[in-house]
Amino acid sequence: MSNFGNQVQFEVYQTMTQPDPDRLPVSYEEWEARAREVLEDGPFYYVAGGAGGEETMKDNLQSFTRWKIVPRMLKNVENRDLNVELFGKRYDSPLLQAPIGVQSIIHEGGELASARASAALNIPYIASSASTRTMEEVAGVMGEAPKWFQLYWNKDPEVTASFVRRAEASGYDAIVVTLDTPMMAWREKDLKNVYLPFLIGEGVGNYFTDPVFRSRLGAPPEEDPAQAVMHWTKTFGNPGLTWEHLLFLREHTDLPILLKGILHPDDAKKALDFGVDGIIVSNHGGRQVDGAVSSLDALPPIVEAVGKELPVLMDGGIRRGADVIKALSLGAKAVLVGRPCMYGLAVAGEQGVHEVLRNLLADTDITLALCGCSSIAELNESILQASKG
Ligand SMILES: Cc1cc2nc3c(=O)[nH]c(=O)nc-3n(C[C@H](O)[C@H](O)[C@H](O)COP(=O)(O)O)c2cc1C
Ligand SMILES: CCCCCCC(=O)C(=O)O
Repeated sequence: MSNFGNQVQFEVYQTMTQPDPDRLPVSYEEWEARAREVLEDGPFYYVAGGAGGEETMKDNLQSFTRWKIVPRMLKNVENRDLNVELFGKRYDSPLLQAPIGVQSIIHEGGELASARASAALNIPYIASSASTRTMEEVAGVMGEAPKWFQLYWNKDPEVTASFVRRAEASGYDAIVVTLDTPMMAWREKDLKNVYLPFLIGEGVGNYFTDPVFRSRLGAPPEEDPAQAVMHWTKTFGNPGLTWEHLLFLREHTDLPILLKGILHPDDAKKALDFGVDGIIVSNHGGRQVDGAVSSLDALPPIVEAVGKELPVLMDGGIRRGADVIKALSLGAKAVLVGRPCMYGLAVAGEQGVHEVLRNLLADTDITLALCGCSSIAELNESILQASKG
């Protein structure tokens, strides 16, 4: 990985020698603007939008500006390595693709395109329960590359257990249980656009192929899709979940279990008590509780509460290398990237996701070096200063 950042920089500069109107964007803002051009209102705002007045979604970005980096000099940063260890396994970098459902509404390549882009860079892909393509299809295009499975806990425990069995059988390395979405939040943009992809049969691939889910239907989804969608809407989310339900999951898998959506340090401590293996500090990209604390602001107290015992990851607002460096310096072991990958997917399919992730890796590598560090392990709060402004 040494000097990876500068090699990518050079490649990008080289494309400028031939004027090309189709040249891929570089900045997050430009990717988003190009995605806006290619997507209809419904899908674009489904991705770009948040809950309520989108206060939390905006604050996820703003909170990064409240920390300033204070770089160190003369530290010999010629040879660098971005690798991190999670659950006894080495990963090439501290980046993962966040679980994102219904990618078929963004690009025909959908989840398979995103998974292939991840695999090419050896960046773990977290396959969403709410994917249009099945977890088996996703695993099938990823080979030995790292992959995690994100679980939406179904009201039917046998469906939940079946998803976990399938994830294990397909070679996923960890189970990420998302806790913050037992129901869809009040998302004003989707309500205005009257847009809910699941009702038109997107994002239900894992369910419609699941033997237990199918056994609950009067007729197979291929014969009566409306009835299958109706059953899905009734069973998808489980607002009745409690901490004790995690014991059921533990009985069904030996894979590392991470809880996604933790924002309170007391919940982080409970996660520890209930024997989970890791947590992901997240507010779902500002898509669930509007007014919730930003992910970056939630991170330090959670690291303080459980960081010595449990790996704490985070997502929400990671857009540039400096964001990655700030989150890791505040104690995150790794970060998940959400919307930037989806804008890459919208603009240029697999190539777009690859470009977004490769550039973010390069930016992270360069920023790490310019801060005076050669490895992720060297990052800590000593290179940060809380903004006075
Ligand atoms: C279109 C879209 C779909 C999402 N689907 C899921 C999902 O299926 N499961 C999940 O745990 N999180 C889902 N998320 C949340 C992301 O995993 C992640 O928490 C969030 O996007 C991170 O914020 P960022 O977009 O600012 O990077 C989704 C986010 C978006 C934008
Ligand atoms: C009924 C809620 C489905 C949400 C699945 C996708 C998702 O997590 C999102 O944020 O959108």
